[in-house]
Amino acid sequence: MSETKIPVTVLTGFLGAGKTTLLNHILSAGHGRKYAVLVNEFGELGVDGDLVVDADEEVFETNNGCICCTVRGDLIRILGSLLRRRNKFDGIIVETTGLADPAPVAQTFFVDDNLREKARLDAVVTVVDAFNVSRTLDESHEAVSQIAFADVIVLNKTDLLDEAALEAVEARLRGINASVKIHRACHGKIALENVLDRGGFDLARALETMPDFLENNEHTHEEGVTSMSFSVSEPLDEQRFQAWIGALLQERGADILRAKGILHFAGQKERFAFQAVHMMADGDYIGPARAEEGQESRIVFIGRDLNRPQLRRGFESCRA
Ligand SMILES: Nc1nc2c(ncn2[C@@H]2O[C@H](COP(=O)(O)OP(=O)(O)OP(=O)(O)O)[C@@H](O)[C@H]2O)c(=O)[nH]1
Repeated sequence: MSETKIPVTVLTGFLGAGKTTLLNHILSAGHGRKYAVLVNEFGELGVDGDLVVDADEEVFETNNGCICCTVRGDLIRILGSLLRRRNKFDGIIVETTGLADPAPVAQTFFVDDNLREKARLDAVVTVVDAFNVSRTLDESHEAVSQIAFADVIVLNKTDLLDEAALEAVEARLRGINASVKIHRACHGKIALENVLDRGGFDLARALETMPDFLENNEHTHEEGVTSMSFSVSEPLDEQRFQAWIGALLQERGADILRAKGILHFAGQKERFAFQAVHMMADGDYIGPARAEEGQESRIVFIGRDLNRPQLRRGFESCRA
């Protein structure tokens, strides 16, 4: 019976760990299989949908909150409609926001009758930012839960640490989840058989980690982490933007867990995808805008003690 069920991979991992990078690696690989993708983000303005490569996969974006809190709504509804067209693809990948606790997401596949009948949770794959994970685990219980519930860990950003530091990180991860498979990766590059078609989420282990896993349980979120999004409809001055964001991350990077934006710079035909995780920023041109977008630039910040008027003024002052 289980062969006829659609495998679902839940891709989780803290803010900026490299989930979308891994997702793009999966979607760009020549495996000849077709995946439907559900991207959930924590923020008012969607950005992640633009960051996912333009494969012929179907990408659904939900951005009205955290997936672990809206599972009963959006996740069930979108997966339900996907499953009605199940002959169109070979699998489903759900990318959760970095702040999601994967337990209630995984739970959904066991407690919702329709999903239980037609889909099977193949694996919870947790992407870990090797560089930031120690601080993240100290500060966030969602991050601990993401490790505890993983069937597979992709230890990403290994380019930023030496061997001894990587071994220390692996030891800490095994302290939380002794049986998990850990695969090291750089920019999400990993053999796909390590993350897809794993053959089954380990329900027994989940119940060990969390005995009330199959019961409806309330969960709380890390205090004080909020998301703020801003948009401007005129093009930005690239140098002004770089100067502003550079100074901002320098000063507030400890509290800015994540920033990302789709930006239009004056004089550039292509949009710029800006990314930052704490103080470390990068970006890339990602191709021309869609007609309906015009010249709009959007930016999202996720962090603690964010000052909305100050961020808005700063972003608006980057207009060309
Ligand atoms: N140095 C380094 N940077 C990486 C690596 N993988 C991803 N990045 C960068 O890390 C940033 C975040 O990557 P994403 O894939 O967007 O992370 P994410 O987990 O999807 O982020 P959220 O969905 O916002 O939580 C981007 O700037 C990437 O270019 C890596 O292996 N090494």
